[in-house]
Amino acid sequence: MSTIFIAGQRWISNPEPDLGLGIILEAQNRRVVIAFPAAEEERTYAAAAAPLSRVLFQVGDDIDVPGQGRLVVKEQQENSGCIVYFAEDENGDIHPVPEQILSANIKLSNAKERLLAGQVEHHRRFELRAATLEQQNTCKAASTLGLLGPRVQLLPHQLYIAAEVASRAAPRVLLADEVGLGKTIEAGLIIHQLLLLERAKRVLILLPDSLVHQWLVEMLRRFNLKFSIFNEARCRQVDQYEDDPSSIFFDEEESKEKEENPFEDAQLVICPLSWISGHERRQGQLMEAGWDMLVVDEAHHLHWQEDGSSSAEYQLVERLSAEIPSVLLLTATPENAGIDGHFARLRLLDPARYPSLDAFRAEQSQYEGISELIQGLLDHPSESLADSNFTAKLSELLEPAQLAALATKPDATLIEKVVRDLLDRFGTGRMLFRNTRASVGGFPQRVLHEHPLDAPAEYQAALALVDEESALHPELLLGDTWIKLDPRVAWVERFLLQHPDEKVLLICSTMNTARDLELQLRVRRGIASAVFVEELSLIERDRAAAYFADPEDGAQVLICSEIGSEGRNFQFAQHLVLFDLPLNPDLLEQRIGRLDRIGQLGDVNLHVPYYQDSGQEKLLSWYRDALAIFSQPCTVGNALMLEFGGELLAALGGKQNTSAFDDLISRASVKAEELALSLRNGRNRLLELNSCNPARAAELITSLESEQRSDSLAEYVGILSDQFGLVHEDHSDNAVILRPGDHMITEAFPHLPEDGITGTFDRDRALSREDMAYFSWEHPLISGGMDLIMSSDFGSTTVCTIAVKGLKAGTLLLEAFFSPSLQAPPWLQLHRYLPAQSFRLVIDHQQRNLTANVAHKKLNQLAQGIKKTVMPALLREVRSSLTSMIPHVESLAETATKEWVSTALAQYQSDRSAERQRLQALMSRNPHISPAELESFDAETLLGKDALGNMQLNMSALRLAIVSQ
Ligand SMILES: Nc1ncnc2c1ncn2[C@@H]1O[C@H](COP(=O)(O)OP(=O)(O)OP(=O)(O)O)[C@@H](O)[C@H]1O
Repeated sequence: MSTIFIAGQRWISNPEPDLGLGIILEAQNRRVVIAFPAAEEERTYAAAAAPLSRVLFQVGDDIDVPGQGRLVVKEQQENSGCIVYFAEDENGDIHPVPEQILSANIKLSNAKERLLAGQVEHHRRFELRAATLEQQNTCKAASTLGLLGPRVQLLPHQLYIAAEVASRAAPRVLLADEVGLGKTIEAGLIIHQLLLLERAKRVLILLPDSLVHQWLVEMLRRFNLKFSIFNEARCRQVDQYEDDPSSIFFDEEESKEKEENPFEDAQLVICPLSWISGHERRQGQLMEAGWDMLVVDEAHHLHWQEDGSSSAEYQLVERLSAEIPSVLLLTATPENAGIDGHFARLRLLDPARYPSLDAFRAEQSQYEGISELIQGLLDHPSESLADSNFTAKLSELLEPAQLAALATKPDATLIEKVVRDLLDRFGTGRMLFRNTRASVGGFPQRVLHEHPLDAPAEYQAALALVDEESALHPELLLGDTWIKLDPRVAWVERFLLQHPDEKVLLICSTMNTARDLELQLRVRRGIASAVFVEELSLIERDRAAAYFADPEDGAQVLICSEIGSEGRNFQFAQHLVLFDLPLNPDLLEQRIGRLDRIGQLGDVNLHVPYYQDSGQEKLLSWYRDALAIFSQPCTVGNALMLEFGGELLAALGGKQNTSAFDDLISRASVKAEELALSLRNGRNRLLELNSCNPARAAELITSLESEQRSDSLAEYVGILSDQFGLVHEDHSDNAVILRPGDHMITEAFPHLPEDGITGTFDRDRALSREDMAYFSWEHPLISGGMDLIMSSDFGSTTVCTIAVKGLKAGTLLLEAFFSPSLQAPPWLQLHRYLPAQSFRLVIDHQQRNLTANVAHKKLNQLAQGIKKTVMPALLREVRSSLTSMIPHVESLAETATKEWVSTALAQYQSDRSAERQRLQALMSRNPHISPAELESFDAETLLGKDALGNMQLNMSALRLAIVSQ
């Protein structure tokens, strides 16, 4: 026989089973033409490589015949290569059914049906499916879902926060790590986890203009998350509404028809806050679009006063956060505008918990006492618990049973639990996270370089007419020629010319100063420079920042107005020129934070050119000697300004003699130390304990390192590419190039660009090679490929032969893979309670369970393909054995299901009841937890219990191995 295909036979497409049951139209000249009536499609293949499987029904199978419904096959006869079935209807009448008239709508939905119908695929596909099943179950069961994929260094403080926050049903938190410790990365990790857990689908990020593109790039580059920037131009593309009634073209009816909500056009949206907060109609649309999560960076710009007045930005965020379940606010300087502002932001997150500023102030004063108790428990528990004073204080806070347990056996686990309870209930709360350089460690040195200069006579002359603050800015006093007169300019020129290979960031307070300076350096001195100021468009600003970042042909100096002080990443530079000093210490901290941030590899050199014997020199001394901000981050600056600000201003204006000023500095410095000590012992200590649990963080890192499994992933990607027809080339050690191939079995492959992608399996390499993707099990190309397989029948059945010495020829081995099916939302993370693998069974035709004796890998090694031409006859021969083997594996799986369910339920219930006790304890003492939270916790427990109780093991893949001679 030249071909196995005969016109009239019914076959099904392996890669496109959804086309339904096909009928061979023509089979000659080594070509086969097949029609798929259900899909109204036709395909032509080379007969030898046609991806088709013969569909043969057996006695007892149901068949579907148009006009006659479902019939049961009683007998079949072959006639010139085609089959005629004799099938019984529900009245017991037998009808002859030539296969040509069978319904084209066929769905062989599970592995069992497909194997019995003879729809089998190459054994390599089966192996890929089995590997996919295994990996998916491992990933789903991992407690670190969503943390593996991001291209980030595994930093303990970030991972701890991300895992802790994302474990909450609807997290509402303030991420307030010190400048440059990675709040954007923490937010990205949280967003990524919530998206993977399907706790969030629609995410809205509100940002200052200058950070819009940086976030866009960070989200894509590090998290593979494609956000869209929404501004007026983007909205107008969707919404054609004309909102100017005075226009002669205005037609209200027509305009309304054209109105569409542009924010419904994307799931992941970034919006410049300045634009949206000033646009009422767009705000309405934004509110209506519905979001699962809101993120606001540099949240200290949201202004609020105790009298109820607030900025437009605050009002918008207040409205949004009342509607959106999950909210992340980010700021490095939460007390930028004093404690009121800090309170105002916490109030956005939970108005019930933070009802009044007075109560909030009172609560702050308790922190030191709570911290002392916690310290006592952690540092010397036995001694502390033997002290009656200590236990008396503790008894005011703990349940009697908890205190009794502590007195009896104060072991490490119990102490940890009590400390956590105290932190939750009486500490800074579950809403505020703040890591500091001191707690994280490993940061560079700040090195101050003072550059005293002689003030020009013109400055001295102008001084008499201005206030203290203006006196700090000679550039505003020296007139149009300031650039020539101001000795700081000449100093900057000299410094840049003497250090031609150093990148230098210069920050000054106003846009005009920045522009004048840049012009002077670039045009008059030929220094490669760029300017970063508010009048530039977002794209121009990013262009300037990119020009500065370019290590080869980039600018030597970037000159920024104050908008360059926030959020941007300039840690590749090691010199910061503070052309002037701001009066707000948090602003100065933000400026220094551009260089002093994660990724800074050298010292942070801080240059201050100043006029001798001027207010500038005094301000420098204030920051250097009272706040010590040039050697370490200062967290008490605002408190000092509140107490000494008036005196300082007077001193800057020269209204104090030298010794009075020295006295001010020494009093302020003593106060700074006192405040810092009190914060260290009180609030900061509590925050530190709440913001990172090093043991938990270390566990997370260990899990992530072991879940990376780069070698298995590389192997998996190789097989995936082969089976889907992607071109797969080695790039270098641990890196590959993937491209669409000419013989792909699907039209496109998820997340595979047309011109291909280069990726590495090595996290460190991915961190240093921006041009490569980081391939992890969570990379969308890989997870997309896995979904492609598991959402179809790809590779679900195969038949192969194996030659094994110990087994008799003709022995049949049936290998079955089952995957757990849980009807529950993924955010419940119930897979954590199931074994991290799929359920596998191997039996022989005598129904013996050989699972432990026959390894899956061994079968893979031994498997030999079977020619298509012999497959139908072979399957006919083994069919009766198969029909008894399959129910047997199904019954074994049913028994296993019961065991899985009972183990999972026991663990789930014990975890949930421990968590419930914690919540109840929290509720009984303070309003951190509302009763509604406990109710929703109980509802969630019930949901989880039901879902686990109804868990099923679904047969997902079957391999029949026939032992050959
Ligand atoms: N885990 C990490 N892996 C790699 N790079 C990181 C990591 N964490 C932070 N970075 C880098 O460190 C820099 C600072 O991080 P990020 O911008 O998130 O800090 P931030 O706290 O938001 O800063 P700011 O207070 O200035 O807004 C960025 O360049 C960021 O890409």
